[in-house]
Amino acid sequence: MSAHISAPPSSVSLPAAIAQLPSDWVWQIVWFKRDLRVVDHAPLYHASRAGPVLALYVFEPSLQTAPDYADQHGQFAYECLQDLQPALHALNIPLWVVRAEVLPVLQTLYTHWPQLALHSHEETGNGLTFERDRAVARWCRDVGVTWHEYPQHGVVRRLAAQGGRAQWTAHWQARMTAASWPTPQIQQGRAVAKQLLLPSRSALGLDPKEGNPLRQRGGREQGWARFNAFLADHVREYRYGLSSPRTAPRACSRLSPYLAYGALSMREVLQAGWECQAQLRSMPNSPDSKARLAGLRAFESRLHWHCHFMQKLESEPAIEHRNMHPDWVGVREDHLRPDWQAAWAEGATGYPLIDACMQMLRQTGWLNFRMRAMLISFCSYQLWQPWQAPAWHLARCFLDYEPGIHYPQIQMQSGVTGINAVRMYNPIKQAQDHDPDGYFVKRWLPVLRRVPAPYMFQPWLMPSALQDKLGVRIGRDYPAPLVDLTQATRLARARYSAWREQVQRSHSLAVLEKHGSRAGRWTPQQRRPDHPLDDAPRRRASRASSASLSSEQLSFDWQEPIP
Ligand SMILES: Cc1cc2nc3c(=O)[nH]c(=O)nc-3n(C[C@H](O)[C@H](O)[C@H](O)COP(=O)(O)OP(=O)(O)OC[C@H]3O[C@@H](n4cnc5c(N)ncnc54)[C@H](O)[C@@H]3O)c2cc1C
Repeated sequence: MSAHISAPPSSVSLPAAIAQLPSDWVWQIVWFKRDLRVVDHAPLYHASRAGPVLALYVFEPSLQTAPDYADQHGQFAYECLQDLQPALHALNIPLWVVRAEVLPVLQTLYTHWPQLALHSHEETGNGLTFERDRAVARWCRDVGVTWHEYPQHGVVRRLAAQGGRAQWTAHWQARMTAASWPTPQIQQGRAVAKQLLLPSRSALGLDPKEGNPLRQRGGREQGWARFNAFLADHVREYRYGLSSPRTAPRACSRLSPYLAYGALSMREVLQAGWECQAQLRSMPNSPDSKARLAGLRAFESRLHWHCHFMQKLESEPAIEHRNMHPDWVGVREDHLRPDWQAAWAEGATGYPLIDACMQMLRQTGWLNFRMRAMLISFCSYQLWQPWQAPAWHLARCFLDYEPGIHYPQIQMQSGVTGINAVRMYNPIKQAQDHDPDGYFVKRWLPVLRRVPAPYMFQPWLMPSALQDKLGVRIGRDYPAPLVDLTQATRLARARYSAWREQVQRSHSLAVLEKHGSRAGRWTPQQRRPDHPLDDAPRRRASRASSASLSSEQLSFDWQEPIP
């Protein structure tokens, strides 16, 4: 911990301004989490109708020390709170921001106001917030506090009891088309706390010097400014600009951190998008209005994906750590290469597009979807690494880290869901397609600025004399490739096919075990693809891969399922 960041307090005491509030009133505590706004906020609306409101936001040390947390997450939340506090104050609602664990904070409030009620949004967070919420629920039951939880966006809690996945889209549509929750009336006639000041960044466990100018700033105002610019202008570039890391920073909405921290509600974003679509439809049909409409429709489908993916983690929290499909447990675990993982995380793989993307991500906290997918795909396939530690690295790098999107996406791009097509990206081809003149690579890897175009995406091919002439020696000034792409891709494909064949056969084995004849039985150990007694799967996979893998195909991404 930096010398400027204070240690968490061992006990929680109520600020004097709160302690002075009447203790015989039935206080409604609105616990803000990833919903940092006053607009379209169900807990705030309902709480304000039930009694005097105290707003609460807790920086939790247990979350701040978790492997998926980075300082930029706390900084962004802090900036959102800087917007939220005056918005609440305008409604006469005091906001208490404190650094502590949630249970002691609630206990302190309860000791002061035993009649209190608690309101919050449901949260689809990581395992720690899940466990914390369970502990809060237990505590509420034990002491007799009512905790009102309200849905946020389209994630449906206890979906199985509400029609399951088949009914999910109907739930989503009903929620998104419903009217937003009204902003509460000013709390007239109720005692108002003196304006509670936001504690300093360091008192909340944040780096006081963090001033990264390249990451997006938090706050509702910033979120709306970005959204308005998108609707008025950038959306026309959306469909054709979202794949390239060069054009995507401008063409994409860049709303993800504002949605992740709830500075904007999903419903208000969707409804504003629909309104904009209606306006465009009523205008004369022009190429511009057509491009904007197409962009808005594509954007709308992404907002649907947001909740669709989050529902996966909500319904199965274990997928934060464990492969979605049990068949794929163990597929890469025996191949751990911490040195490769470190090189990948540092942006030192020797593949310029991978390294440039990692640099951009580390410096800005954002990267477009295709490049995120390529980063994890390269780590999972060409480096054949398990996804868990790389997922934490990316979580720390993503300003918009949203566990409910992150883990299902990581698993999908790593090929361990058992239900999605396998996508293996070729970073050289991606660079040729999406950064043909190398502008992006040079922007983020200045060391390669003098490398001529033919070598830009494969600088290790530069003749030695040219390397000397340019002063860019591969292995000294820029890393040599960690793996040979062609071989690594071929190996990944063979390993993937062999594993799949093996698990399919072990399914047959399980059936055989249960129902089949006992004559001539093989043990499951013999079925391991690396078992010396059984290299048939490997032979078949290698035959299949050499038959179907021409060098021409290797220059393409595999977007199709492995045959
Ligand atoms: C490995 C991997 C990890 C990811 N982790 C996250 C994450 O932690 N947080 C996060 O918000 N997004 C994540 N995404 C999805 C996506 O890359 C980002 O949402 C998007 O790049 C954010 O930029 P934007 O707001 O400009 O998106 P836009 O393209 O403008 O889309 C608008 C919104 O739709 C949602 N969205 C867009 N694409 C997707 C998608 N593929 N899946 C689900 N929702 C989507 C986001 O909320 C986004 O803000 C991940 C993707 C991959 C491949």
